[in-house]
Order: sequence, then structure tokens, then C-alpha cells
Amino acid sequence: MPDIKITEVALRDGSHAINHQYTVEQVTQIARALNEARVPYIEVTHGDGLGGSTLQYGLSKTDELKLIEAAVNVADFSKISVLLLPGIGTIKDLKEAHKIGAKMVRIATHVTEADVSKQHIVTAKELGMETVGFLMMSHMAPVEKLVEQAKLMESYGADSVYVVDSAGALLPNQVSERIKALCSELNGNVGFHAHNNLSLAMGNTLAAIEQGATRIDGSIRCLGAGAGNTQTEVLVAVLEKMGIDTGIDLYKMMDIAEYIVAPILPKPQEITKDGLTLGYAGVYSSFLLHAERAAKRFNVDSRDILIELGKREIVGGQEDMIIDVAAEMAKKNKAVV
Ligand SMILES: CC[C@H](O)CC(=O)C(=O)O
Ligand SMILES: [Mn+2]
Repeated sequence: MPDIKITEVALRDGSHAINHQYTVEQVTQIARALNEARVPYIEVTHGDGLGGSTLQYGLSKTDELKLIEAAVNVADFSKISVLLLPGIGTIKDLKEAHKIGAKMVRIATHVTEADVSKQHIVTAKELGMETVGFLMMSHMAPVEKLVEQAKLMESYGADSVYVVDSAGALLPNQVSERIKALCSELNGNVGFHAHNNLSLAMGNTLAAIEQGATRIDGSIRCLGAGAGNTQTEVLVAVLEKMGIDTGIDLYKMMDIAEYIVAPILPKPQEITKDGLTLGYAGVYSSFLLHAERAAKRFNVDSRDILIELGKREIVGGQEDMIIDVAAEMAKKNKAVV
């Protein structure tokens, strides 16, 4: 049976869905409970990673170092992970997170830009951290390119490399071919991170596991960007039915989802018209709230904005383009009237 290790991302990917408003009390309560449920890894950072609290990405209510520290303080089993996007987070941020107890870091780049991860991966390994390469927007590159980029991350020292379906746009066969290729070309672990915008997060995750992925992300109660990620407690149950023991306590996870996480959701995690459009158009899940706000401000259809962003292949770091696109659309609409 495969040795599946789950990383719970609600305290990082879920930060997008709650506008980066986590408090120390919420993080403490959730991390303590996830630790008791024996989740191997818990990721805690601003949704856009270390240093993400800016006007461009959204200001955090609480300094993320305080949130990371709060999680570290209550986790004697789970390892606390942080996310770092080179260019948003710095080596200094990484060292600070390590100093307060983060044990794993995931260095995230656009799928074709793995070369910018070198110094961050090298530094993380020097610090003794478990180090993951996180290839975002994996649907935007053909399999050969993905393999080339994953090999680069591995050559810098990454222990694992993830296929990240940031837009929730991949179909099961596309996940299978990507994971299969990485499993045959890499020496380390292969991981998969899904978004549920096309209702495929669970199916895609199972396809990834079938092809050999052993590092899998989930978010409890689906608390992640867009329509959320693979729902962790559901995944634990499904894997148990398949005879795969994740070591995670299912009943405890159900209780955390029901009694701790659900009450803090601004609205239930479901596939809304805009969430669906993210997957359909292949747009970053973290763009959802930015596009909805721009749609309101410029009185245009949020779906039109997302479709246009998909056509222009706008990627993480270009959040300002969401406003530009909405403003252009409003101008065009005015000219037509
Ligand atoms: C902007 C960072 C992003 O949320 C990382 C991630 O989880 C993804 O690409 O899906
Ligand atoms: Mn994500």
C-alpha cells in the first residue's frame, strides 16, 4: 500500500477564501485539533505565501509569523509547513519562519519558471528543512516541460515536487499523464495539489495516487481558494475504504470540519458560477475574490473578466491586471451604449 502523506492547507490556501483574516485564536484552535487528529503536515502562511500581506495580494489581519508560531506551539506531532513564492517571500522571511519552528517549506513557482527557486531551495536544505518544489498552474505546460522543470527543482535539492492544479483546470487523464511522467523521471516524492472548480478535485487526486503520487494536499471542509481543494476529511474516508491508512483520525477530522471550520466560513464552500469559470477558463483560484470585487467596482460580469484573464494567460503576481481588464471592459461597454 502507498505511504500517503497528507498536507492540510486550509490555514494557507483557505486564507484566500477568508480574505486573509485568520486570527491567532482560530489558528491555534484548528492547528491543535489537526495535530490531535495526527495530520502529518499543516501549512500556515498568508494565502500567497510568506510576505504575501500587501495591498496587491490582500492585507492579513494578523502577522503571519504570529500565526505560524501559534501553530508551532500546539503541534507536537504535525510538522508546520510554510509556502514561499520567490519574489513575494524572501530568504529572510524563510529564515524567520524556520527560526520560529517551521519544519517544511514549499517553494512555489509558475510551472515554467522553476529556475527562480534555486536559491530558496538551496537555503531551505541548508537550514535542514524538508523542501518541496511546487509547480503552480501545471495545466499551462505540456508534460515534457513539466518534467524538465520538476527535474530542475530536484537538482536544486527538493525532496518532493508537486503538480499543482492552481486553476482546478486539469482533467483526470491530464493529471494521470503528468504524475506518471514525474514518477518515472524523478527520484524523490511526487505530490499533487487540486482545486475543485470543475468538481474534479477528489477524482484527480485519486488518479494522481493511482499513478504513484504519495504527497497529497487537502483542505478541511474544502476551505481553499476558488471552490476549495480536495476535502481532507472526505479523502481520509475514501482512502480508508481503499485500504490506504493515512494515520489520520477520521472522526476527529469530521468534528473539526463540522464544529470548528464550518462556523468560520463566510459562506459554504460550493462551486459557484465564478468558481466554475476559474476551472473552465484555467485561471488561478486565488483570483476569485479579486475578480468579484473588480466586477462590482466596474459593473461588469465577473465571468467575462475571468474568461479574459484566461485568454491572456495572466498568472500569479499579475493581480493588478484583474483591475485593468475590468476597467477596459467597462470602458468598452460604455462606448457601445
Ligand atoms: C498564489 C499561491 C497559490 O495560492 C498557491 C496554490 O495553492 C496554488 O497555486 O494552487
Ligand atoms: Mn491552491
